[in-house]
Amino acid sequence: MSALVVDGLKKRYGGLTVTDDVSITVEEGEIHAVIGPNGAGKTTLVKQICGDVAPDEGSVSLYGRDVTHYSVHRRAQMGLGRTFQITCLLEGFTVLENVATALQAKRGSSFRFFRPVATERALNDAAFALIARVGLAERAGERVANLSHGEHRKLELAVALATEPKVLLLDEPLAGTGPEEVEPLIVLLGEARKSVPILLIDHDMHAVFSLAHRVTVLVNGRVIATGSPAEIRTNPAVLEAYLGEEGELAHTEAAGA
Ligand SMILES: Nc1ncnc2c1ncn2[C@@H]1O[C@H](COP(=O)(O)OP(=O)(O)OP(=O)(O)O)[C@@H](O)[C@H]1O
Repeated sequence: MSALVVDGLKKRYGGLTVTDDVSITVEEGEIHAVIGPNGAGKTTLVKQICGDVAPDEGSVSLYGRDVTHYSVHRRAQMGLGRTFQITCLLEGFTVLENVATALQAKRGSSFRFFRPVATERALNDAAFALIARVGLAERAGERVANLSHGEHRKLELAVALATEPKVLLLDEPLAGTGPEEVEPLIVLLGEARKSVPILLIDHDMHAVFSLAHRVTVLVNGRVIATGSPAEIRTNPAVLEAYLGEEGELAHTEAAGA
């Protein structure tokens, strides 16, 4: 059974059809990337998958369950995790506190049988394990406001993983990161997909083509191609759509997966 099925999503704003019959699946163990030129409809697609925006037509299913009419909150409870294009971390709190808060929100009820001190220790241990997993162990006590862009992205991933998602939606997880921060994040995302399937939207073609098992290309709200990175890299319609905008498309590396 597919982890996520997006079937025929259509969204119009006035006379503009922003997503037009968009269908995508995400399977267990894979990273499926969605790319497209500016204004292609990627953000609107993400919003429909998360429940921020109601589609005019089509459906969204999580592990076989139709969630099209479920709220954002209910989808999250069912295992749709996400990171945001605009960061939503608690800036005044430490790295550890941010992850512990996310864990508590998810597991609150399962910790109620512990005594308070034990609860805190169990939470902090679990939070620290996640922080170590994303490579921020040495920054656990640092306030979020003092983190670099790359560290922010790692922490966002840890917070998303703390919700124990069954599918992870990553909307521009590399946005704003410096060149030296990109490679560790690519490694991290490659590791993360072993425990949770990922739908990845990003403008970084090197990251997309080195991480994704499949790539879907959106142009003017329509899917013009879905395939392996190698197929997409040589697809004439894709190359034409990107001509002059993303010259590096033809020079991206083969998927390392
Ligand atoms: N709420 C809205 N009302 C009207 N038009 C909208 C609305 N949201 C998006 N659009 C339009 O839909 C089109 C697609 O926008 P969207 O942000 O989904 O594209 P995108 O692929 O995410 O672009 P980018 O890569 O630049 O972030 C754009 O022309 C945008 O102006």
